[in-house]
Amino acid sequence: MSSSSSALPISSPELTVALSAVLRASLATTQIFKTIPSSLTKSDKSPVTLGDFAAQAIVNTLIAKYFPDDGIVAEEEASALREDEQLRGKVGELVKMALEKDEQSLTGTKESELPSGSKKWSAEDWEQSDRFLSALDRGNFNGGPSGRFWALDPIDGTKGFLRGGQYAICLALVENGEPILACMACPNLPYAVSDEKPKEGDRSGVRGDGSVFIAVKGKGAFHRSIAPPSAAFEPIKMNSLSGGLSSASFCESVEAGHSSQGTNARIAELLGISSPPVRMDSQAKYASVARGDGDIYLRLPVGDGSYVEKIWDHAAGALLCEEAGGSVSDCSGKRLDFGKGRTLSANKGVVVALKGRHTEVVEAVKKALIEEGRGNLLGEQK
Ligand SMILES: Nc1ncnc2c1ncn2[C@@H]1O[C@H](COP(=O)(O)O)[C@@H](OP(=O)(O)O)[C@H]1O
Ligand SMILES: [Mg+2]
Ligand SMILES: [Mg+2]
Ligand SMILES: [Mg+2]
Repeated sequence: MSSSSSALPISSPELTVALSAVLRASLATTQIFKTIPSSLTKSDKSPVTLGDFAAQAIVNTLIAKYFPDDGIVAEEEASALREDEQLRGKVGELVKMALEKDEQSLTGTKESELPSGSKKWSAEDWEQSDRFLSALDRGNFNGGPSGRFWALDPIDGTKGFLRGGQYAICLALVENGEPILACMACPNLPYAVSDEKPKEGDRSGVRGDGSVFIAVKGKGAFHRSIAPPSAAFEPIKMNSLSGGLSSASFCESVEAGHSSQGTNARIAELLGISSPPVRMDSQAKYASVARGDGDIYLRLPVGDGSYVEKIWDHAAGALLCEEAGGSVSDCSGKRLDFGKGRTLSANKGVVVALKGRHTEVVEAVKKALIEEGRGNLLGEQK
């Protein structure tokens, strides 16, 4: 594996920029996490905080600077900030703080190792609300099946972020409908095995350091501690499950409204799994499974399955798991199609398991859904 950059195990300008972007964004979110963040309610009734806005503005600014021709499919947009001067000011301060941070002391990459940017960025420019708001709104790209674009969830697990649980900053580069590069910061997911996860609601954050994950298609998945910047990335692999599927542990969302916990319990029973599910917010679930903290991630639709998953909720996590030896599909076993636009409209639900065990898990998923009278979620394959 080539290693021209001191900080990264894979030489890639896109990865160098992605790591800088998510680590800068996590500077802003960890600062806000310490206090109980206030939130606004979006038109779909879901929450958004100044952390979500700041993280998206930070990441989009860096993508715009280094890859100005790339589209970005990101979750948030700036209209609420255009109407609220006070909130806009607070977000602007966070953006400035994060973008001014010295590169090497944050990522371990020398400034000179970054690709040449389209224009010299100046921190002061981003205090001007127009530029900062337009950076945020660069996330309105529609995606699609051809060419390349970025998928960004500035804070995945906003409900977890508000509750004092897990959350993740998730960035992926998608090419011809498939994620080819992923970078995910999990500021509350301890890097060291010996570090306990903070209790939910503990706003002092993680004991020790959080974790950051990277993956490049065909080149593997890696993690390191978020700090210090000199920390090396180590390869990660899913558990080999030599004890069989019954020894597996599975994880699911904390939010009962985001996936069907009852169906998961039946699937666990069908697979002979007796340990209770590990509930966790955000794509930290994908990251945990990728590095062997858990084995299976189940996200089956609730009710009639009318909710359509968003590409930014899965692009980075799916590549991490695939590069760590996993298979990622919907509940019928079909690969996730990231080329359908901003949503995963061709898929229902998500099932993640070790490659050699995935078919067996999908069979249990199908059986459980059919038993519940929800075989229609399996599409033509039911
Ligand atoms: N009914 C639903 N079914 C599945 N996912 C949902 C949902 N409503 C919201 N979500 C998504 O669930 C994500 C959080 O996942 P999890 O429950 O695993 O922590 C949210 O991401 P955001 O927090 O970025 O908005 C949101 O996009
Ligand atoms: Mg959201
Ligand atoms: Mg999300
Ligand atoms: Mg989000």
